[in-house]
Amino acid sequence: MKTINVTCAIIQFDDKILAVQRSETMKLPLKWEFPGGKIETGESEIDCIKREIFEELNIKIEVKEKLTSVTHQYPNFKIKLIPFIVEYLSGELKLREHCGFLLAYKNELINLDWAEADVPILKEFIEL
Ligand SMILES: Nc1nc2c([nH]c(=O)n2[C@@H]2O[C@H](COP(=O)(O)OP(=O)(O)OP(=O)(O)O)[C@@H](O)[C@H]2O)c(=O)[nH]1
Repeated sequence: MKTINVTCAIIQFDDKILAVQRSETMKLPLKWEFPGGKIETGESEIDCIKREIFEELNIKIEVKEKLTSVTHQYPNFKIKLIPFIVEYLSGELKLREHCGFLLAYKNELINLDWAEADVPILKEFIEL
């Protein structure tokens, strides 16, 4: 099965982190995730995460650090999830695709119902 390359962003707003909830009509309905999306042909990982965050959330970010990528097999598809720690730069947050969001302290994030591929990323981030 083909692996889909997906970037995602752990966005820091001061000392809080943004988590977003997938809507009922998306794949993995109502799961929590870090915003992001699929890398387009010829696009760099950094360009992808900046584009996706602007498209989904209407904000500009600065990329700070890359964490360890996770390859995960879901029942119907396989993804390589490439995480970045980023900082909010500018713009008014608008949810264009997701049904909800939460700004939480690092240690509160683990209590959400995350997409499975995100769990190792979350653990790495919490231990930083
Ligand atoms: N953006 C994002 N996607 C994730 C995360 N974790 C995770 O398993 N995914 C999966 O990776 C894929 C990302 O694709 P996407 O968000 O661009 O596209 P989608 O499936 O909503 O749209 P599509 O219906 O056009 O395929 C989704 O299938 C999503 O379920 C995450 O933290 N962020």
